[in-house]
Amino acid sequence: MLITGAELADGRVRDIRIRDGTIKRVATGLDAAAGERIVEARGRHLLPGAIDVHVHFREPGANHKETWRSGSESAAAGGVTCVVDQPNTSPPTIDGNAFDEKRALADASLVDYGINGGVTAEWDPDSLFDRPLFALGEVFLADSTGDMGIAVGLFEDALAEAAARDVPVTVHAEDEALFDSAALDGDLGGAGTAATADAWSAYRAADAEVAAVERALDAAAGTDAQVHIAHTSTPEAIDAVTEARAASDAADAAATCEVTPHHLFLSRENAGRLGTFGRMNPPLRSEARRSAAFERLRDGDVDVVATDHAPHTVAEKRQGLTDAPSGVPGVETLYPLLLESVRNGELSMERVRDVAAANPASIFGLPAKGRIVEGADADLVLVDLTDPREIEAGALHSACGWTPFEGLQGVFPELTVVRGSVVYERDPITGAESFGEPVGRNVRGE
Ligand SMILES: NC(=O)N[C@@H](CC(=O)O)C(=O)O
Ligand SMILES: [Zn+2]
Ligand SMILES: [Zn+2]
Repeated sequence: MLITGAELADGRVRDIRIRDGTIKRVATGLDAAAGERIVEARGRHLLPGAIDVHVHFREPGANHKETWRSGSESAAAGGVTCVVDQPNTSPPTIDGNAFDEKRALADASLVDYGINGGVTAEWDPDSLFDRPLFALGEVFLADSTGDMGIAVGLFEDALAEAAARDVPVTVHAEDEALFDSAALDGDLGGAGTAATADAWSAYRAADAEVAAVERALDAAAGTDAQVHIAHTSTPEAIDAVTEARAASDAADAAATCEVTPHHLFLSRENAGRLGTFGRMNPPLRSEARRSAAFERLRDGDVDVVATDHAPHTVAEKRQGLTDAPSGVPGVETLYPLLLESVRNGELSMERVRDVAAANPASIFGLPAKGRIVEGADADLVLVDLTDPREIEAGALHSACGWTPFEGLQGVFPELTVVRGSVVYERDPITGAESFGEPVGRNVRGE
């Protein structure tokens, strides 16, 4: 394939030749070879495929919410060419057998994937680390979907095990002891969307996140463990990670953080519209905290944007606030929302490239991914910044059937390529062969 006249994130206009799954040339004035497919990209931007290091594809155990097939179709349509699946499936991915079972199911994926290993009192580190784990985590310091919350002592054991094997640890950091249960007292409206998730935001208070992030960073300080804080939702927690990084002398074990699109583009002010659909962990924060988190994204303190794609069905989310499961989908709208911010002038294209692709690749040890350079994997996304569309659940590909971003504008991909193969072209390629392969520093030499 030859992509001609595409604008890269840094403003250079280049032709890109793809051969044998990799980027063969990045140059100007390339001519098509006989039989080569030409993609005329003048006026369009070409980005490295996004690497979403935080998705819940629900298989095995909850195929009615999402499967590897439906989740990866949604990823491909959103320009995500690599996903990392979390361990709170059923069974949970806490031992070698569960890993193997998930790995076989992930064969159906259209995009590349990493599989994380979970930590509970029942985990079996020896068999788990015997497999090509992408990372440990998300390690739950409080219960969330799947009830995998653990005590701090076990977290410290897990840090030591992971450091000894050079595997990063991703952390769901909330401190249950600081949740405000009084916020859930009284009439929450029962079933139906009259109840909003605003009470959930009051309950799982911002302080509970900040305290747990600080505790996780303290536990990792002075060890060789590489800690990545998942879905930070407050500017205070982002700042704690920035400070820990500045204080750390081991560059390779420096702490990093991710922020989700829902914490960047939605706040408690949207709770009324979202009803119980707006319940997730950590919850939506105040508009002031949302905009402060967005500033840190713009200014470079947020390392990664990852979605915490957590699909639940409409029927499940429609229950009363205390019964509706926590979590919102998002893998398909990650690039579209960030690119809309580029269109608005709120973010630079290079910043979006870095948080969606280049940084996750370097933090998690994927040297062949996240960059448009000769020799890299041809994981590419073509977008037209002049063609935003309204986000509508009906046009998305997740099996869950809804989106918290309904009605917002997004710049959706025209073409998504994984290692040189087209996995999405405006409309889904139904019946396409599964193509994803496992990634991660531990897959090498398998
Ligand atoms: N974020 C959520 O509210 N839910 C996630 C689990 C998690 O990431 O905590 C899920 O798996 O549903
Ligand atoms: Zn989580
Ligand atoms: Zn999660």
